[in-house]
Amino acid sequence: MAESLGIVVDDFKDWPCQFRINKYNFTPEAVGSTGVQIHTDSGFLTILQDDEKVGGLEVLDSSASFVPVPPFPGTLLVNLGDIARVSSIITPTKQKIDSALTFITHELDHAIVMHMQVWSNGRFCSLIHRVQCKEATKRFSIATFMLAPRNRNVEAPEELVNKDHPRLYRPFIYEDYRKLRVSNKMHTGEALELLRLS
Ligand SMILES: O=C(O)CCC(=O)C(=O)O
Ligand SMILES: [Fe+2]
Repeated sequence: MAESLGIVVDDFKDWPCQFRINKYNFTPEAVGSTGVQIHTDSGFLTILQDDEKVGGLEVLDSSASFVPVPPFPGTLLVNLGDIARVSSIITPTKQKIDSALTFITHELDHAIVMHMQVWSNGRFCSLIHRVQCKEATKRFSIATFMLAPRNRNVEAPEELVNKDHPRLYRPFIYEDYRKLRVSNKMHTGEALELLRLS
């Protein structure tokens, strides 16, 4: 993604990843309710190995409707979180986005890239999603979250800031951003507005 935006210096070596296995014990009473509340992932990028048999993941499309992502064995899902929005503050051309997505799909065999919001407003954007309980059974998903730089500010690289594309967000420490999301109960990226430069 960085290469497709013309960035060659950032090696992402100090960007930690977090690995998590989600286990849902869906009871008969839970059917129809929400298993994971509506949220965006707070980090940069998530690679998800979703349950191959039990559905439930839903993503918000550009018309604000939730669209189910049915089980798709042998497939990894990749979605962008809030940090992707901050780091790539330029308005990339469709071609640039295309090449970023092609890059990801080439790197990951059998990857689906969930990117409705990228297309909808012309810049990288985090994806709003949730997990609904569809049936009384166990459901597993395995997620790797690429978060944000450790011990330094999250900020758009200089290459992406210029007269036509002024810096949109004040530099911040990722952990502070996480706390801001939690303390304000802002789970879908709204907390970024609190960090927006006027
Ligand atoms: O279990 C899933 O399908 C998605 C889980 C998720 O959105 C998350 O862990 O952030
Ligand atoms: Fe998520």
